[in-house]
Amino acid sequence: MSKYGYSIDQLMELAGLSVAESIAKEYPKGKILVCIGPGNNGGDGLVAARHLSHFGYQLSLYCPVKPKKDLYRNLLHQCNAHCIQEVEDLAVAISEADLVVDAVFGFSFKGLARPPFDKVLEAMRSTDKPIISVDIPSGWDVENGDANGNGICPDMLVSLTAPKLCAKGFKGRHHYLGGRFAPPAMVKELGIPEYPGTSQCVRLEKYRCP
Ligand SMILES: NC(=O)C1=CN([C@@H]2O[C@H](COP(=O)(O)OP(=O)(O)OC[C@H]3O[C@@H](n4cnc5c(N)ncnc54)[C@H](OP(=O)(O)O)[C@@H]3O)[C@@H](O)[C@H]2O)[C@@H](O)CC1
Ligand SMILES: [K+]
Repeated sequence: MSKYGYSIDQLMELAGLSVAESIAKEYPKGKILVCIGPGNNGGDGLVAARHLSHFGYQLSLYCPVKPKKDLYRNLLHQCNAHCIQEVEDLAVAISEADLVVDAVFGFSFKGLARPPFDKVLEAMRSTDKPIISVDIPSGWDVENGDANGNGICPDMLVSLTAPKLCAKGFKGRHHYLGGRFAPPAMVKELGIPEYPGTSQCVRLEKYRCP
């Protein structure tokens, strides 16, 4: 997207907002735990947490690794200012949550999850709480999907900009598209569906991939 002059902060804000709006369309108000990874997928999760708190959900964050980048630090600072609690015990936090947001890894994930994220994926795999994955179910390869069988199986997937090839393997109940920032040339090239009215997200009834 940088060729269109967008900054990562701009894209992340819209991406995270679209994740929050997608969740609000499908799940009633309750407790949401957001698991945050070390890259921009984690940044999307921090933005989504802040918007979800504005929407009236009760948020908590699990951030096992905290990058030193200004973007990440500022987003975490904003979540703290919104009284979003950080939790240390993942198992307890999952047991107390109604929903778990997977903002651990996105399209740059490769291979098998290294510690400490191996345990995070394991915990998300073994819960029966609904999981909402941001852009890519964590542990999946962007093109080959859950090739290793170590990825998670979300109830909702919010693809950003356009669904990635791996979305073909998504078996959950709700598939949304968010990140409403593609200019017309890109919309045409990728066959991005129309968003309704002022919405930041659109429900996909069947798989669409450029
Ligand atoms: N249009 C766009 O571009 C937009 C993109 N957006 C979002 O950005 C996401 C992509 O973000 P991203 O590129 O920062 O990568 P992401 O997947 O979050 O993780 C990278 C981190 O994971 C690590 N890591 C990798 N493999 C690992 C392993 N096996 N085990 C452990 N760690 C591993 C890797 O560490 P490294 O291997 O480099 O040391 C690095 O720290 C994208 O999916 C979408 O959500 C939106 O914000 C806005 C618009
Ligand atoms: K994810």
